[in-house]
Amino acid sequence: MLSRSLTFPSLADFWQLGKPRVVALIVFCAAVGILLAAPPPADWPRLLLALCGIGLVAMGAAAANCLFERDRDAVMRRTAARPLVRGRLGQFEAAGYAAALTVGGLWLLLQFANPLATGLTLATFFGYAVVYTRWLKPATPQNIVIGGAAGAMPPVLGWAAVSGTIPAEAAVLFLIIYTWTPPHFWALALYRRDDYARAGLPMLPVTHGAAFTRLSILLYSLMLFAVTLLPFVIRLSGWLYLAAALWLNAGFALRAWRLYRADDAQGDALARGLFRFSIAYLTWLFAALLADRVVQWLW
Ligand code: HEM
Ligand SMILES: CC(C)=CCC/C(C)=C/CC/C(C)=C/COP(=O)(O)OP(=O)(O)O
Repeated sequence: MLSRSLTFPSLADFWQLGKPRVVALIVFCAAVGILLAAPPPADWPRLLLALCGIGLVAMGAAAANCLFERDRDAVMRRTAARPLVRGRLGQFEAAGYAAALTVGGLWLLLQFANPLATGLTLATFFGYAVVYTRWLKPATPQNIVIGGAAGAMPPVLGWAAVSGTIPAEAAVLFLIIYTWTPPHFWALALYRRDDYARAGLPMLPVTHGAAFTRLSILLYSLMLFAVTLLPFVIRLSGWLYLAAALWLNAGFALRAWRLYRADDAQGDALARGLFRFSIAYLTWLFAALLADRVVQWLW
């Protein structure tokens, strides 16, 4: 009886299963997609419910990822405390939770958005939880380059929820997150490469070494610099966004350059710094897209 109550899942365990901090940024990027697509006045309650739908499916996808990866998570220090690994949640509870979130989120999208947004969100779920997690991740060091397409979808989903279309502007936002994802992940994979090697996962630093990964990060950061200028080039955004993008990109490129030039001893600390910065970078870049648009509205 005592051990049953000790292993009874808490709300915090379910919450953690859905990777709330990652999903928070995903939801923010989707919200920016919605706000750029929907000049006021708009049907805000409907759009808020559609955004909740995207967030629920994202949490469902994260929970499914934890379920599929529980054996790998058990041998990696970073993930060894996850609820499924510790036995605080059972497989059936996790599967039921992932399914409920996903079905609930898709229902919200169907009710309050449209079939395109619903279908794309389902495809994104499948892309992350199955194609990336089950097929690509254990198979190739390019897992993140291909699987990153799922993570880059949130602004497209937001845009589609508003307009039922995917215009070039939405594709540009996709391209930004798509180009950002490999350096975001490789920075973490660099200082956690022992974890990935132990789990038998072919991440770039494990298969091609730290120096090649540092070079890849630098090249992607330069591509990211170019891609993030596109919103200004296609007149989706104005000078405020451009100034913020230049500033943030200078920070990213400088960190990537320092990491590239570092030796293995300094490399891990710089990689950790770049990983943390990558999250702030994407947050502020999307905040700048929004701020720029609000200024245009008020003008
Ligand atoms: C398939 C693409 C992606 C991969 C492989 C990836 C990989 C990772 C990994 C391994 C972590 C560490 C997680 C942890 O410590 O529990 C992480 C953290 C994070 N990622 Fe990503 N990521 C991807 C896409 C994204 C996207 C699209 C976003 C947001 C738009 C994002 C935002 C974050 C945030 C905010 C964190 C920090 C979480 C925390 O502090 O607990 N990631 N990512
Ligand atoms: C419907 C929708 C918008 C879905 C979004 C898809 C999604 C949740 C993307 C987030 C990517 C993510 C958490 C990667 C973590 O990498 P990992 O799984 O390799 O990391 P781990 O080792 O920490 O599990």
